[in-house]
Amino acid sequence: MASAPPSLSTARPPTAASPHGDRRRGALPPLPSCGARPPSRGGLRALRSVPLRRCAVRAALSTADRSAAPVESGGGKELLLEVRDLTAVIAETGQEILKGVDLTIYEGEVHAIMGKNGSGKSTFAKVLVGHPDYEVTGGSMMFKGENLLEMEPEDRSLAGLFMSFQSPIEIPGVSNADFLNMAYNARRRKLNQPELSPIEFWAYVYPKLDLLNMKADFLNRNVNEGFSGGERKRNEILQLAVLGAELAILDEIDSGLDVDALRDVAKAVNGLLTPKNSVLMITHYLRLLEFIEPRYIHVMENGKIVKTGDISIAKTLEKEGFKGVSEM
Ligand SMILES: Nc1ncnc2c1ncn2[C@@H]1O[C@H](COP(=O)(O)OP(=O)(O)OP(=O)(O)O)[C@@H](O)[C@H]1O
Repeated sequence: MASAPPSLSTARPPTAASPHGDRRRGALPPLPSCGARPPSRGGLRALRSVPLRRCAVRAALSTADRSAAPVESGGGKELLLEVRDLTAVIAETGQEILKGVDLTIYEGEVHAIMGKNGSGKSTFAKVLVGHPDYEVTGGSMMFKGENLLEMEPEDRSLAGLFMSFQSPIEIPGVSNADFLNMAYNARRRKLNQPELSPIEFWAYVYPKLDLLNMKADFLNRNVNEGFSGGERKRNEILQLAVLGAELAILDEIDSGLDVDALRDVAKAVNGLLTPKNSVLMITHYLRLLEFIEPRYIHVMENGKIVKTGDISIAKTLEKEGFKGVSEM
């Protein structure tokens, strides 16, 4: 059962973007300091980066040739994410990984990014949610009209950006229920909604377990501790179901899932889709895209999105490999 939320003056809750848990029962976990910033490269004063590895993070139209006509989108819908000419380096080495990414996502849209190993897909996702391993060196990224570059990772999460990681981390000593309850209440506070008591939270989360075919004892286990690969992936989607993000970035949620688990996870994600929220999936396989049908598929190559189209891109890729869709 989740513990009562302690005073916020002494501790901050974990969020989907910052899943740190306090090892003390009954107390909210203090987040590691995420404040220090390295000198920015390229003199971009507005850019923020969070250099501490411990501060683990949780949070289109794209063409290589910006003169090419973008795919029509929007149709009166709100713009959710707008990324323009985004460049980013590995903070430690300065190696450039993102080399001018453009992506536009409107509310209610499902997008997928495909691309060769090492092309920069996960880096892009992690940069969006503010991962400390990377430093943005140019371009812009706006989420619901707010400048993501000026927001700490936990603020991005509270604003409605969610990322499921390829390898979700364990949080020893923090139960799933406590973690989810605290993260959810943090989001409710952000939305000016009253917090849920542990009992109210239990009633809220219980039906979501069903959605994912998860047993209730998952809530009492420590976050991801001893979970199989597939269980971790389900648990990530449970977090998403609880937190209800406006933009969910799902990095290879299909990897390591057996066919039933994939169906459960896809069903849950589809069940969460509304005309107001969006999904950005990263995947190598058509199989996932047949379950969660994207409106747009983007191909990333060498740190930028080089092609955007519909599901036929994934079909070509499956049949012909990357030579069939490569622009280089
Ligand atoms: N923290 C890091 N330290 C060193 N190299 C990194 C780091 N993050 C990314 N890279 C390198 O950046 C490149 C892009 O990595 P990324 O994980 O974004 O690729 P990807 O397209 O997601 O690949 P995959 O399909 O294999 O998951 C790779 O060459 C990777 O080794």
